[in-house]
Amino acid sequence: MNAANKLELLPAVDVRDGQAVRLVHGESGSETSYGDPLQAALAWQAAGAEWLHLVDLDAAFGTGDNRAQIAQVARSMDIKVELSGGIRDDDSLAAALATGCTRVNIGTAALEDPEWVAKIIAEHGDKIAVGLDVRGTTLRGRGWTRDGGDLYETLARLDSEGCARYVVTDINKDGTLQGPNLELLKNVCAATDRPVVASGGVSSLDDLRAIAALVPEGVEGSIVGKALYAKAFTLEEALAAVS
Ligand SMILES: O=C(O)c1ccccc1N[C@@H]1O[C@H](COP(=O)(O)O)[C@@H](O)[C@H]1O
Repeated sequence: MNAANKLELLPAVDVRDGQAVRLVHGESGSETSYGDPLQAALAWQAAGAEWLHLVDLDAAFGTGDNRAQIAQVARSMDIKVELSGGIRDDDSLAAALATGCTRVNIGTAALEDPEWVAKIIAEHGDKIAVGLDVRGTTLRGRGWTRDGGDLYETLARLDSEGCARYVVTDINKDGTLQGPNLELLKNVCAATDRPVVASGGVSSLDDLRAIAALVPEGVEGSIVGKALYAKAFTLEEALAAVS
């Protein structure tokens, strides 16, 4: 549980082909564009965000990368940054950490290269989070296009290796504004004593309040994407709702 016993909010800036976008179910081609990523990030910071969840979607999909632009955004922030997408080897990890981000979020590599992930967890401690991106209880990697094993088996393995934190995304909910998968969050919290960051489906302030009610069970934060861009509520309202 975090010190303030308060749900942290992480507004998301996902970058594809140089633009801030939102996807539906993480499907390539489902993008809605929201303009310049730096302007989006600065807007969330100005609205009071303490965290930014910053994703290089091209790197996650294997369609190139936005590394220089992502680094510029991360370096321009005064707030904490969680950096994600395409961090799969020493080179991409070094580039990510060199941006000064607070932590990185590892997806595919945790499924395909467990030895490397165990090594970086041992080296970097809580600067490493693992993204558990699931359909049902099956993990998905490589831009969420490939199955990557069982959620709870992988969680047990990562726990034993000392993973500090998990970012749990329900792909079926992501970008849909259909509400978070509270059952999944409760089940993951029951399976691990590490903090969990929720991702996927937030549509309303009541959704955020429902996630905040899981803080005592181990939910530490929530990523908010589509709902903010679609103006379902403002970030100021969201922060007030969970304070
Ligand atoms: O955030 C998305 O919408 C998304 C969609 C499709 C693939 C990935 C997506 N997001 C982030 O990318 C990392 C995984 O990247 P990698 O597998 O390590 O290269 C995942 O944790 C999400 O944060």
